[in-house]
Amino acid sequence: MASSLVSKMASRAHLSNFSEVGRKIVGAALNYKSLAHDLKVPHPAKPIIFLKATSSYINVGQVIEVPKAETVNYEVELGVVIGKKCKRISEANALDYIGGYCLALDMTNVTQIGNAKKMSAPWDLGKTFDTACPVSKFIPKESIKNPDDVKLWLKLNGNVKQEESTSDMIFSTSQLISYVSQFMTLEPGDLLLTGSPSGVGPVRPNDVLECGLNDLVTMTFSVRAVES
Ligand SMILES: O=C([O-])CC(=O)C(=O)O
Ligand SMILES: [Mg+2]
Repeated sequence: MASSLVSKMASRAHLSNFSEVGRKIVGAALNYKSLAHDLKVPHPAKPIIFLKATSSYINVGQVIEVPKAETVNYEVELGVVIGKKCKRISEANALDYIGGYCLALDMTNVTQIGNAKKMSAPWDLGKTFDTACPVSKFIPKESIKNPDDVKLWLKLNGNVKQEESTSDMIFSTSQLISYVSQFMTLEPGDLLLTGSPSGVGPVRPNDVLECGLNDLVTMTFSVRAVES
């Protein structure tokens, strides 16, 4: 217990090399033209936003947990780390509030999301279970000139499943930051998950996920089953 608490604190500190531990994780859903095309759904008129708890962070060396009787999908995403407190900022100013980036996996329990949709209930159990937010090391802001032109890829057991540029996003990074800031104050260390491109799919116990962002970072996570 004590050691898992220590490792959780250590992993949260890892992302926050740059600042204090992030207060929240904000996700955008269905934000890629390629994914909307695959799912045969229209582009959303406004960003679709959800929250993940910071207890879902894991770092390289930790393992993604999948309940035995449920299905969990991988989603590779660009993570934007907020650098300065902001509220109701314009799209024109939004990039000024970025402190840096990370590569992230928005692990999603689609069994729980399916149940929630049937009951018109919130998505929380599908998005914010422990281990649902694997992240890379912090990437300094200067390393990425344009967050809307970043190449993401993901391999499942060595096979490429996702490969796309963030230029395929429906709402740009600045549109997402500005939109979210109309509703909630964004604070240093908060993480914005910008959505996942085409090719999302399920993981199974003992699978290995490897993903990368430009030539800046790669990360690998394995998967294990836990009791449902
Ligand atoms: O999991 C979902 O349903 C949608 C999502 O996060 C994404 O498109 O990135
Ligand atoms: Mg996602």
